Amino acid sequence: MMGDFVEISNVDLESSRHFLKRFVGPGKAGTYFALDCGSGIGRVSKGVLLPVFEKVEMVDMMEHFLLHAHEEYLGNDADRIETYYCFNLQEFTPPKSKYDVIWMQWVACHLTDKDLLNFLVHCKKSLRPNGVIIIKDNMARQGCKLDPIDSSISRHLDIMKVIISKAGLEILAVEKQEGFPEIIMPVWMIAMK
Ligand SMILES: C[S@@+](CC[C@H](N)C(=O)[O-])C[C@H]1O[C@@H](n2cnc3c(N)ncnc32)[C@H](O)[C@@H]1O
Repeated sequence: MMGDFVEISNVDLESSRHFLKRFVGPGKAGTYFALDCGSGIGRVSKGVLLPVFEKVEMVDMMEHFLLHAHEEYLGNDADRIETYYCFNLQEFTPPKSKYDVIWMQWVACHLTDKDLLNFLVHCKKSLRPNGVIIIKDNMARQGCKLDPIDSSISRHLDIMKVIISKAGLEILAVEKQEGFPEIIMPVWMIAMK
């Protein structure tokens, strides 16, 4: 089971690094500062963001995940985490004009439509010039699907696109995660500005 997760995680991180490359670099988003939303222990920070950005900040509602990231998981890379924010995204307003990239992975599914929309509005204001927001999440094959175990909600890609557009954001690219087992709900990456 754990082996399966490690394998899925590696495939996931590799695709994320590849997707991110399309939006950073000369004439695109800078490589100074990224925000990892719903960061958990920092799997995405470590595998995707810290190799690219000089500084990263993490926000998660679970203090023990952030402590574990700082004290153990990130190792020496923890020196480049400027701030660990222990907040619910519903109550977190990211600082204005600060980030080149804001990454939200497997956390949009924990927010209601209204909270997600509000958070995206704040994120837009929090971007530096040419900055992008990337959402990577499970997307239902049809409509919306509630997971009774963790109360997460998976939305069809079209529903996600409506929320993004209502938040005043423009979609730059959409890409399906390849290489996951068929049994898993489809995962999509959406870049927006
Ligand atoms: C499935 S994990 C994903 C972790 C990480 N993004 C990754 O891809 O490895 C979901 C994370 O989102 C956090 N989370 C869930 N709801 C949240 C909320 N409303 N505000 C902030 N963090 C939240 C959880 O504590 C957990 O760390």
